[in-house]
Amino acid sequence: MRVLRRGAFHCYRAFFNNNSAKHQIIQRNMAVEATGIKFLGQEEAQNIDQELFTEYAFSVDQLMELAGLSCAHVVAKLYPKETLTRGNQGSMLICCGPGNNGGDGLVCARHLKLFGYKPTVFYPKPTDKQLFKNLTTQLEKLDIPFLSYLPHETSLINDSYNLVIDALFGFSFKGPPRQQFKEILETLKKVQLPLVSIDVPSGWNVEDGDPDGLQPEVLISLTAPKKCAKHFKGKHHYLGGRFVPNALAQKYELNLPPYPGTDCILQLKMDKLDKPQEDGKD
Ligand SMILES: NC(=O)C1=CN([C@@H]2O[C@H](COP(=O)(O)OP(=O)(O)OC[C@H]3O[C@@H](n4cnc5c(N)ncnc54)[C@H](O)[C@@H]3O)[C@@H](O)[C@H]2O)[C@H](O)CC1
Ligand SMILES: [K+]
Repeated sequence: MRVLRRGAFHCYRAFFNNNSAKHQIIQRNMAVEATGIKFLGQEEAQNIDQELFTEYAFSVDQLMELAGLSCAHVVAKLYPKETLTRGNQGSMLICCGPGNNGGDGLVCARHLKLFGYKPTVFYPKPTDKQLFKNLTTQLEKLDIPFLSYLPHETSLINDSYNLVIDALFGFSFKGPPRQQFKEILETLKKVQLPLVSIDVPSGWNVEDGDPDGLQPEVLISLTAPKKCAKHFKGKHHYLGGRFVPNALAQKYELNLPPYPGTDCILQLKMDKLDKPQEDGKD
């Protein structure tokens, strides 16, 4: 009996912890105001990441899997495959960089393939670590094609795919982009397809953004938005990566809204957000 009572108390407390100050019930398909949510600086994002791996004993594989899966969910929700009629129905290009942001892209490609889409991967600087070799093998076994180069002729990209997923760089990017990626980013800027950026629009300063850089239609912020997300002008901003323990969220005062039900993604409304000053400082 005593055990039961203690259990009930823990459930009660967990409910209030998980629902933060607002105690709001978030329903599926409901966008949530981003006001009050913490926008992370570069160092803070890296510290949280490290703490997840050390203090909270997660492995990179685990978090990458959840991050990539949430990105696949956003894409599937916004772009049903029946509507992607260009080229091969459901075709899309996923550009993956050399770090963990690229790993999220590889995981996302696998899930999208399993969801029935036709992803093609461009992975120009494969990472020499077992995890990334495994992710690459998994994609090859699913017959996902890899591009050996990104055509400069952007009409080839426009005609072959329905959208582009940008998993080149995330919160560890420090500009300016080095030559190989400078060219890739220049090409992507000219592509006339919807662009979905994972965590950070690649090439952007993680805190100040880049008005001349990529302008994604969709941004999927993982864990919590980075400061540059205040400069995002696209149509849809989602939060993904539902793996942050409550105690960590509280320590960093992330003030994240609860995810609806069992969903691993949450749409954020940016309308009422305090936009940064003209000089980019906030
Ligand atoms: N806690 C989470 O939210 C998790 C997020 N994940 C994803 O991981 C990335 C961050 O990964 P990280 O490996 O630290 O860095 P990046 O992928 O951003 O890039 C590092 C990579 O890029 C190279 N690089 C840096 N600057 C430049 C430059 N100017 N030009 C060219 N190349 C550059 C650098 O040398 C490295 O090779 C985060 O954003 C999320 O997407 C995890 O998957 C799960 C946990
Ligand atoms: K990115």
